[in-house]
Amino acid sequence: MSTTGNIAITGIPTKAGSDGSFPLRRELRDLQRKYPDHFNLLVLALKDFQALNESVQTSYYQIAGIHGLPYKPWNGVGSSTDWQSTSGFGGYCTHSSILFLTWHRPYLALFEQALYTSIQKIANQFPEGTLRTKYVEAAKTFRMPYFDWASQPPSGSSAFPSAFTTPNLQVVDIDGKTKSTANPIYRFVFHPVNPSPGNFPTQWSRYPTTVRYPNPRTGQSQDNRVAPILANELASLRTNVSLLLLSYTNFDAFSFNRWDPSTNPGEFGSLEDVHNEIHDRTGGGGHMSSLDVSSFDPLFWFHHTNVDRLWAIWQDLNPDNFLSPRPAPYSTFNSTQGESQTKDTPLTPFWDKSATKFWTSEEIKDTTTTFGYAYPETQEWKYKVPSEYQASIRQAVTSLYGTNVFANFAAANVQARATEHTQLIKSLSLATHPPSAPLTAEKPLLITQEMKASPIPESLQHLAPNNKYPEWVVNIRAQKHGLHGAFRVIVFLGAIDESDPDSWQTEFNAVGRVSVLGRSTQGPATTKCAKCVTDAADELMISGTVPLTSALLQDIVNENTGLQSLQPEEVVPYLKKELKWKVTMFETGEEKNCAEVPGLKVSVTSTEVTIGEDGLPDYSGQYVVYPEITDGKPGGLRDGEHI
Ligand SMILES: N[C@@H](Cc1ccc(O)cc1)C(=O)O
Ligand SMILES: [Cu+2]
Repeated sequence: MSTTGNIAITGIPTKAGSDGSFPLRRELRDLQRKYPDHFNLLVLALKDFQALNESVQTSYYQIAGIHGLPYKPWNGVGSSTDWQSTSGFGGYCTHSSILFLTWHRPYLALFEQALYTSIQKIANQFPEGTLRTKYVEAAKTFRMPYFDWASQPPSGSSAFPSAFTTPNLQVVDIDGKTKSTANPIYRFVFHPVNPSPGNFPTQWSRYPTTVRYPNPRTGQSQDNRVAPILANELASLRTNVSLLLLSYTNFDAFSFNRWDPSTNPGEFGSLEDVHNEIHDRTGGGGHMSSLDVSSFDPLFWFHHTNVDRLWAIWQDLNPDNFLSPRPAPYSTFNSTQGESQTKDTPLTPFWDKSATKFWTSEEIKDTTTTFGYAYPETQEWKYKVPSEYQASIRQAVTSLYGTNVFANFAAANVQARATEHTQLIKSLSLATHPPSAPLTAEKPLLITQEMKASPIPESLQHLAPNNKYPEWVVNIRAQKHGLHGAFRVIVFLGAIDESDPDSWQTEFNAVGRVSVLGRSTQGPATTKCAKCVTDAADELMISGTVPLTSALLQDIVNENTGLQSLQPEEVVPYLKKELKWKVTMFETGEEKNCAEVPGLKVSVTSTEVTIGEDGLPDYSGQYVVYPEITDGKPGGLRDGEHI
């Protein structure tokens, strides 16, 4: 890749195979287990990429630096003085904007193409002969893997893949010898941390490497804290992802977390909201928790590739729905606050293939193959007609994130689902198209017993008479920068240790959270991010959701609670008694009084879901709001109020 002049964002230039196929971005665990050569290349190449001089435009450091800090123009786009003024146009961030998803697609393509330069270099450094041939061949189909944080981890394994937490990995090095090497997926080692003075404030320059859950005294990364925290709210997160993919049909609602008074009760969630909580739960006050520096943690790239994948899946289910023009919530290098932001707004600083103009949302909406990749679920070329393709996506989504809340619950608890999700997808797609499975020649796997049986496990059928049940969801709204920093609203069902905020993230009774990536807009720590400053002035409101049904099921199965059904007659009084929420700050873990959180509103809704013969849920029902559940609690929606 040329590193002078306008850098064209091409992804990995790829011609479709004779059957129309493109190489797949695969799940990280899947890659590690089933594609060891690709994984080996990933480790060696990411190391090489991370080691590039930090002053090189296409170095890991510089590309990571586009997202937030150091708020400097990249590739000459924007003036070098803009970022320095709090009322100026600092950084390129697009969070809480309709451009959130689309902006990150060319961003990831840039990362992937830069990484790919190292992949090719490394592959060609192996000794000539079988080894080189093997790795050069593997390099052709190498694409950036994703971390699917919402799928059920294979039984017995951790919710946070070991590739993220192992300091050293065994690799076949370019001399053909197997050795242990520092794992570049685990963390990025700055070299140095402040290449030009003032790139990072001391809050971040104190860390020589990226960290997760840093010990507040020593700054030491505590990666072992991530897995239990990811596992604890997984059931609710899985429902959230299913709901987003299968029930949201409007791009604006699906994509970003900005709330406005017309937001309907069934659309408080968004992919951005779910994405935020992963930043929160994996960061623990370290790099991932802060949009300013999150992209320096290698995890960011695997996380965002998954976000891109979930969008690709949704977009192919809703090909005719895309972003509607909205007034820009802030000024950028190219647009002024209040001006219409549309699908044609330039996604700076990402030059398109001509390197003379910027990519726009419209140009990258329908296709990931423009950038040379597809996902396991989006192999459109395998299907003759769109309806067949969409049916396969729905099947894949439900088998990954819960055929329905009951089956999901049973699978998670009894570990009945022994077959891993990627195998399921493969079996489903191969089953539809046996002769033309082009990319891998593996044998189709049988669909598990569980999937063939009735969609609802027998022991739970009484909870969904006629295959209908109410899905319960907590809606949360708050002022994004209202606490001058990032905070989370954690929702609990049942008793907790009220006196110990540190324990809340691992309380069994924690159901889920909405993470709010607010920033400081007052005092010495004032953010330089211009968008954040304008958002604060506008009292930008964001929203998010915490699905409750999986936790209610837990409580039904746990007979001590007295709850016996999902119907409102029982659930409403139960929630009135047992539902609570708490607000804590990311950085300090300190609790905030809910009554004092600007704009906080919590409400409970339900919608009737029907599970069809095919096992797929129909979420087309209306949402009912129950103000009586939250009335009287700090921040709760009151009777007679609407938000
Ligand atoms: N934390 C639980 C979810 C839950 C929360 C509250 C409950 O009352 C019950 C279950 C889990 O791991 O799945
Ligand atoms: Cu982001």
